[in-house]
Amino acid sequence: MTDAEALLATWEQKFRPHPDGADLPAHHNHCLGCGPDNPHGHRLQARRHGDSVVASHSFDGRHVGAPGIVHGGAVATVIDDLYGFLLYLVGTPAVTRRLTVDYLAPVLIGTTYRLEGSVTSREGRKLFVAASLTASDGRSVATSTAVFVTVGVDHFGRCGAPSVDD
Ligand SMILES: CCCCCCCC/C=C\CCCCCCCC(=O)SCCNC(=O)CCNC(=O)[C@H](O)C(C)(C)COP(=O)(O)OP(=O)(O)OC[C@H]1O[C@@H](n2cnc3c(N)ncnc32)[C@H](O)[C@@H]1OP(=O)(O)O
Repeated sequence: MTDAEALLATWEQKFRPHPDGADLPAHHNHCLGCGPDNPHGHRLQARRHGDSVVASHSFDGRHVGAPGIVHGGAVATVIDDLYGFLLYLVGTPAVTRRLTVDYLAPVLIGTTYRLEGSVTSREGRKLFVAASLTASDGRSVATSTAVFVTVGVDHFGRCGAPSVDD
């Protein structure tokens, strides 16, 4: 089996139906959002919650922007990756075409937030998704919408998928 075939086999497993409440597998070991082996990564852990995905997450000192406050790009990264877990529920690979984030309040380093994402509609290849980041007191600190476009697995082969774990 080639490296590409081995990688494809792991993804095929991940796009199988996951029971409600199940922890969802990382996209791959070095994924910036969720890979357990990426030293710069966020190690996001998401689970299925009905037709949504949810995660409990805190940012650390690697993700600081203004002192004590999480860099907005780091927040966007984690939200984008959360959407990547929704794709397991949808059952098809897709990539981010547009991502918007409304930063409603500072996201603080070392504070745990709840993330929730869901698909709001689907039109042909386009998946319209939305997410929120909520503090423990229920305040919404960020909201997001995005458009993902479904792609075939050949998209990742063309982009060098076999070397993602290098
Ligand atoms: C051997 C290996 C096998 C691997 C298997 C892998 C499975 C793993 C799957 C998942 C892992 C998840 C990991 C999650 C991580 C987080 C997510 C990311 O970081 S993704 C990376 C960042 N994003 C990109 O790199 C995209 C770069 N862009 C592109 O590649 C192209 O632009 C692409 C594929 C998105 C679309 O290109 P076109 O040429 O195929 O399609 P066009 O015609 O441009 O658009 C398609 C439709 O979307 C609409 N559209 C385009 N932009 C829109 C917008 N802003 N709003 C609304 N609609 C829009 C268009 O009007 C069109 O609609 P109409 O088909 O005509 O109805």
